Amino acid sequence: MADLWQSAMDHAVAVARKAGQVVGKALHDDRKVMTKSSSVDLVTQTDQKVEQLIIRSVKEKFPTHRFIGEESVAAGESCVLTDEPTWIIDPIDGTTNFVHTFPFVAISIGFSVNKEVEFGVVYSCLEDKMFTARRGRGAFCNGAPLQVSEQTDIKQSMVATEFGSSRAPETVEKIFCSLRNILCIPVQGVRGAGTAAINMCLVASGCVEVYYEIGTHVWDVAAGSLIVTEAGGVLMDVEGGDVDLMSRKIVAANSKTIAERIIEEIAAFSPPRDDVLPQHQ
Ligand SMILES: O=P([O-])([O-])O[C@@H]1[C@@H](O)[C@H](O)[C@@H](O)[C@H](O)[C@@H]1O
Ligand SMILES: [Mg+2]
Ligand SMILES: [Mg+2]
Repeated sequence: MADLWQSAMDHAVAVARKAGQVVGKALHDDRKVMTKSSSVDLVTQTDQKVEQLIIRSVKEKFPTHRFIGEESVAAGESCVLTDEPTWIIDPIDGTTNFVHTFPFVAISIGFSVNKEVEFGVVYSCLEDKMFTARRGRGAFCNGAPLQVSEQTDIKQSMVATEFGSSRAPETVEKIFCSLRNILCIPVQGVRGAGTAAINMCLVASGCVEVYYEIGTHVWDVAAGSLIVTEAGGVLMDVEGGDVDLMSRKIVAANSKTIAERIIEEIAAFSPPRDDVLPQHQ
């Protein structure tokens, strides 16, 4: 049977690497920082330039494909996932890191058909780590196979999460309530790379047992979601049950046991879904 999507994935890897070079060159140059949903939700000209580079390059090769891009959605384009082949793009995942030259910045490209992620590419460009996964064919970092941690004890686990870009008091309270509950299990550590995509790749790599966050967007997690599951991990909603990549809530873990243990401690809330409200709200 013809492998329909290999050429698309090869293109995604090539354009992610090219985008990573643009990001690396701009790291100390791009000082025009703008804001979106809040004063701490940053975007730069490099985010916008990289997204346009990726979309233009893909359109040349796959003119009928659709796109969900973070900065296109911020500019008013729709964020509705159809059955059509769709590229789900975060041109810079970790923009705040990029602005502060904190060295974890990724280009994240997920590819969905019939609302299922067929491949995911996350390029941690300052580390030169290319994380890839094809559905049913495993997950890799620079070609080396990835496998989640075998740790079953939450008290011997490392947890990743982020504070997100909302500073609304009620949201901050929920975030810290979850953090306090989880710290006091106790877990051995809590970390955040500053980018959902790299946090998910750390789960896939076995460095972190579980990552959770409320407030992510589909472009943050689409590619990483497949990298986690193809490395043997699981995805769940923060209240249990199946993950919905448009819901802005995610738990990515090495096992259902660890995921469910963390879910017990999360003070859940539901931000507006990606596919309901314009992203600037
Ligand atoms: O905006 P961006 O750097 O592409 O993506 C970031 C996410 O990767 C992160 O998980 C979240 O906590 C940040 O608020 C921000 O949304
Ligand atoms: Mg992002
Ligand atoms: Mg981004």
